[in-house]
Amino acid sequence: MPTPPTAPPRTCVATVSLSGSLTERLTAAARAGFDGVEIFENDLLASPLDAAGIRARCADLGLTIDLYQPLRDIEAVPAGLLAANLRRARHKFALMNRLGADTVLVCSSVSPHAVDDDDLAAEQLARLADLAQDFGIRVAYEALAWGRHVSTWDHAWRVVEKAGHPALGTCLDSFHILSRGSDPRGIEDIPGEKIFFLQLADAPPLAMDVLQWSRHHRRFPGQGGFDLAGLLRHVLRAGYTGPLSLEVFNDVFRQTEAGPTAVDAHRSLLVLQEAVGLRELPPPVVPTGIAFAELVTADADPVTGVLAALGFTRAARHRGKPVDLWQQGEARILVNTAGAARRDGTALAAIGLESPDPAGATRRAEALLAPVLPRRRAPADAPLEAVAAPDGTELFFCATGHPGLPDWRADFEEGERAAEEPLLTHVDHLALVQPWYQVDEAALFHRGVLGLDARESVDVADPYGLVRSRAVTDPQGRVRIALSVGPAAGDDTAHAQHIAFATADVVAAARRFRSAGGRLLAVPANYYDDLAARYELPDAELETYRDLGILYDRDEHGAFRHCYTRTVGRVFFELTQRDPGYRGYGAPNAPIRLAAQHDDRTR
Ligand SMILES: O=C(O)c1ccc(O)c(O)c1
Ligand SMILES: [Mg+2]
Repeated sequence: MPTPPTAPPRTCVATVSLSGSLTERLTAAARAGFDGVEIFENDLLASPLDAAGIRARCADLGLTIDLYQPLRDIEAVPAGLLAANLRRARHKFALMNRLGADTVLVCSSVSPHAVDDDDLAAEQLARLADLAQDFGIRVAYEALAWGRHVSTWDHAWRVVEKAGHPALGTCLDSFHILSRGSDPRGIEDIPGEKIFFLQLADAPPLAMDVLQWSRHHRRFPGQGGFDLAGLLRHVLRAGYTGPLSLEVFNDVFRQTEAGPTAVDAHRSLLVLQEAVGLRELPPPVVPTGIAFAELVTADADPVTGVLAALGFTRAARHRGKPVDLWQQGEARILVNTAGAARRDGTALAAIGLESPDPAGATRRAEALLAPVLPRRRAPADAPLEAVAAPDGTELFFCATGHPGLPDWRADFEEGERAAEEPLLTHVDHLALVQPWYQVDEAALFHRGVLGLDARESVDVADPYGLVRSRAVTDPQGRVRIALSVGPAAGDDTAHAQHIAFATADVVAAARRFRSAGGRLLAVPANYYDDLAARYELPDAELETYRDLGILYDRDEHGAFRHCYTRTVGRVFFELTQRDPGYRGYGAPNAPIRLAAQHDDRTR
C-alpha cells in the first residue's frame, strides 16, 4: 500500500444525492464532514436563495462549491445552435462567478441535432472553453454512458485532447465507465492535470437500460457491485489530485432524510480511501463472537418463560439495574426491564460483540462516523464501549473472560446454576430487521466499521411482500448477523428480529422445549411431502421433523436443520443444527417460515 499523502483528497457530494431543500442538503453535507459540494442546476433553480446567498451559506458551513452542473447538449451541433449554446453558457458562467464555483460539467450530448464528428465537437468545446476562461472557469467534459455519439471515457478524452485547450479537461464518472464494462486501465495515460473532476458512484448489477439504471439505482461506493477501488487506483496513478465526489442518483436517497444519507455517504468515501491507501483509519477489530444479545421488555415473563423452556437459567442479575442474564452454554441473553415500556413489546435492543480490543473497535467506529454511546454505567461497573448501528441497535464491544481487560460480567451477581448439560451451546446468528431504506447502509456499516464480510443478498418471498436479506459474518463464522428488510413497516411478521441458537442435536432440543411447555412454530405437511421428494431422508427422520416442525436445507458442504419458537413481542428464537461446512441460514425455507408465522399470528 502506498504511504498516505499528508493531506487526503477533498471529499464532495452532489446535492442531487441528498433530499430536502438546498439549504437542508448543504447542512447535511457539512455536518457529515464533506469538504465541498457539486451543485445540480435544478437544486439551485428551486432554491429561494440567490447565487450570492448560496455562496454565503456554503462559506458559513465550511463548504466549497467544487462543481456546477450540468451544461447539456453543447457540442457537435450546427452553427446556429452553437451560438445559442454559447449564449446560454455565458449566462451560466456569470452565475458561477456569483456562486464562487470555478468548474462546470458538460456532459456529452444526447441531442438528435448533434452530429458524429469529433473534430467539430473538439472545435466547439474549445470555443466554450475560450469563453469559460474569460470568466476564470474550467470546463470538464464527461461521457454519459448513453451519450448520442460520445459514450465512453476514452472517446471523451480523445475529444478533449484534440481540442487542446487549457480550460478544457475531462470529468470521469465511475458509473458511466463501469456500467458499460469499459476497460479503465488506459485512464492511467491521461495526464493527471487534464482530469478536472472525478465522480464516484457504485451500483448493483442490474440488467436494465443504462439511463434508468444510472438515474434511479446508483449507490454509494461499496454498496453495489463495481470495483471502485480498482478504478480509483487508475485515476490516482494518472496523477489526479482533485476531489473525490459522490454523484449518486438514487430513488431511496431522494425520499429519506438527508442527515443519515450524508453520513452513510461520507463513511463510504472514508472506507474507499482507506482501501486505496489514501487515508489511514484505526484498523478494523473484527469481532470474534457474540457475547450476548439484550432484549428490552416491559413484561419479562413471556420471554423468560420461553428461555426457561429452551433450557436457559437465570445465571446472574445486574447489581444496579433490572437486567437479568439468562445463560445456556455460551449463549447469553440479557433481559432488561428498565425504562419505559416499548410500544412494540419485547425487542432486541443491543448486541454484545466479543472483541480482542474493545477500545480499538470503538476508535474505528468513531472514525467511521458511528455515534459512540455514552457509557451507561454506575461507578463500580466495568467500562463498556458501545456504538449505535444505523438501525439504532446498540453494539457493545466486550472482552468476556479476557485476562487484563474489564469483564462486563463483573457487574452481575451470580444467580442460579444450570441443572443439566446445555443442549444449546452458543448463538448461531442474529437476524436484525432494518428499516426499508437502510439495508445498504447497514451492510456497509457492518463491513466497514466492524470488519465483517458481507455476503450476497437474497430475496425471500413473504406472503405479503418480499424480504431482502444479507448476511455479514467474520471469516470463521463466529459472528453471523443477517440483515433484512421486509415489506410494509406495519407488517409485524416480516419485522420481527430473531436470535438463533446452535445445538448439536436439534431434535433433542426441540423435544425438550416442547416437553417443558414451549410451543414450536407448526410447519405445513406439504413442506414435508416436498422434502421427501427433494431429499432421500429416512422415513423416521422425516416423521420426526414433521412432528416437531423442523426445517431442512443442504448445500454442497453439509446440512442445516432448524425450527422456531413462536414470536414474543418483536422477537422469536430459532434452534439450529449446522453441519460444520454449511454456510447458509436455510434461506430456501424462509418463505415457509414467514407464511407459518403469518398463520400463527392470525390464529
Ligand atoms: O443523468 C444525467 O443526466 C447525468 C447528468 C450529469 C452527470 O454527471 C451524470 O453522470 C449523469
Ligand atoms: Mg456524472
